[in-house]
Amino acid sequence: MSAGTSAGAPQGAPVSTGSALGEPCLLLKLGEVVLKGRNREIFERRLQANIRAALREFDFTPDVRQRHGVIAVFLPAGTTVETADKVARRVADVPGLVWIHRAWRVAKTPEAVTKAALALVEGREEIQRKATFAVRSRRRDKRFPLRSNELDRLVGGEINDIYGLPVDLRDPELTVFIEVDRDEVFVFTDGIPGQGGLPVGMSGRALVLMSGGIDSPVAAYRMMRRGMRVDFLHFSGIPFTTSESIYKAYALVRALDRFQGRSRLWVVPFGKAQQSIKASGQDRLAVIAQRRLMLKTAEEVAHRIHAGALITGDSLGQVSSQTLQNITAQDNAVDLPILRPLIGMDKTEIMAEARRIGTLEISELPDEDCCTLLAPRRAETRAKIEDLKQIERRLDAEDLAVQLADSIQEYKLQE
Ligand SMILES: Nc1ncnc2c1ncn2[C@@H]1O[C@H](COP(=O)(O)OP(=O)(O)OP(=O)(O)O)[C@@H](O)[C@H]1O
Repeated sequence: MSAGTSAGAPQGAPVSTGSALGEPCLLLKLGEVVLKGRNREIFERRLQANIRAALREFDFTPDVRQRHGVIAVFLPAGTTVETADKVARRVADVPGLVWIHRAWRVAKTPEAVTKAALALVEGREEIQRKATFAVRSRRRDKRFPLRSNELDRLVGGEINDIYGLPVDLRDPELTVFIEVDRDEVFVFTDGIPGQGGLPVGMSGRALVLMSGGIDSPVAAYRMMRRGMRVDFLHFSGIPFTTSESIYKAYALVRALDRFQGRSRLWVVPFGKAQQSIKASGQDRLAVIAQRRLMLKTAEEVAHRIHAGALITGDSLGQVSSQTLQNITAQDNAVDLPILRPLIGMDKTEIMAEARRIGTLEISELPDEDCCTLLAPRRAETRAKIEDLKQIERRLDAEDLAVQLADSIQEYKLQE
C-alpha cells in the first residue's frame, strides 16, 4: 500500500506550505503504548527518540511532536511527495506504531478543512470511476465549532457536490479522515501499517543466538517488537568451515537493524570446540551438547554486555533438538532465561514472517553452517541431563565457555 502517494499533489512536485493542502506531515498512531497507565509518558518519550534516530538518515531534521494520543512529524516546507513517502516508510519500521498516515496539517477552521479535503480528493483515480467514499472525523479538541458528524456532513456534502462521488459509510473505497487536535487539524486518506508492539529499549536488553537460518532472525524481530534491544551472537565453524555463515549472519543483522539501530554482531570461532565434542564419542548427544555449550558461551557474553536474557529461534518439535526433553536439557545449561518467541509457531508461519521482514531471501542463501560439522546419523530426542553433564565434565565446559567468550570478534555494521 502506498503512504498516500495518490493524494492530490503530483509526484515530484514540492508540497509547498500555504497550498490548499496545508503543511506536509506524518500522523502516527501508537500501538499498545496507549494502554500504559502512569508510565505512558516514558514509553512515548522513548518512541519519539527512536523515531528521531530512525530519521537521522535524512538530510533534514523533522520536527517530532507529541499530540493528544498520537505523534506528529512535521516535514520542512518544500518536501516532495516522494521524500514524504520515504520518511513514512522509514518510520513504519519503528516498533510501537500501528499506523502511519501521510497527512496535511491545516488551520482549525471548517473552511480550511474542507479546502484541504477537496484538494486531497482532486486528481484521484477514484473520481474517474465514481468510487464510493466516506468522511470520518474525530475531535480530540471539543472546542472545534462543529461536531464530528457535522464536519463529516459538511465535507462529505462538498465532495459529493463537486465530484459526484456516492457516499458509502459501511465499506467506502475512499475514506477522507479528519482529526481535530488542540492546535491544528490533520486531514489524510491512505496510510501504511506499522510494526505494532512496544518501543525498542523499554523491555531491557537480550542476546540473540543468531544462526544463518530462517528462524533466529524472526525470533530477534519478535523480541525487538516487544521492546527489547538485542545484540547478536553467531557461532561459526571456523577454522573448519568457510566464512560464508558469517557473511549471512552479518547480512541478516543489517536487514534487522532498521527496527532498532545500533545493532552489534559478535562471532565465536566454534569449530575446535565442536571437534572436542565430537571426540567425546557421544554421537547421538553431540547436537544437544553443542547447543548447551553455545548457551553457556552466550550467557558469559550476555553478562559482559549486561543482557538479561538469551533468545533462540526454537520451535517445538521442528527438529530433534527441539523436543520438550531436549529443550529442558538446554534450559538446564544456563541460569539466564531463554526466550523462544517462535515456540508455538509453524514453519510456514515463520517463513511468512521472514518474508515480510525481508530476511527470508538472505536465510535461504546456501552456506556451510557450523552445525553441519556435527550431524549424527541419529540424534537423541530425549537427552538425559546427567549424560550431558558427564560430557561437559570431560570437556571442562564452564572454562571452555569463558575461553570462547574471550575469543569473540565484533563485526561492525557499515553505515
Ligand atoms: N551457528 C549458530 N549460531 C548461533 N546460534 C545458533 C547457531 N545454530 C543454532 N543456533 C540457535 O539455536 C536455535 C535452534 O537451531 P536449530 O539449528 O536447531 O534450528 P533451526 O530451526 O534450524 O533454527 P534457525 O532457522 O534459526 O537456524 C537457532 O534458532 C539459534 O537461535
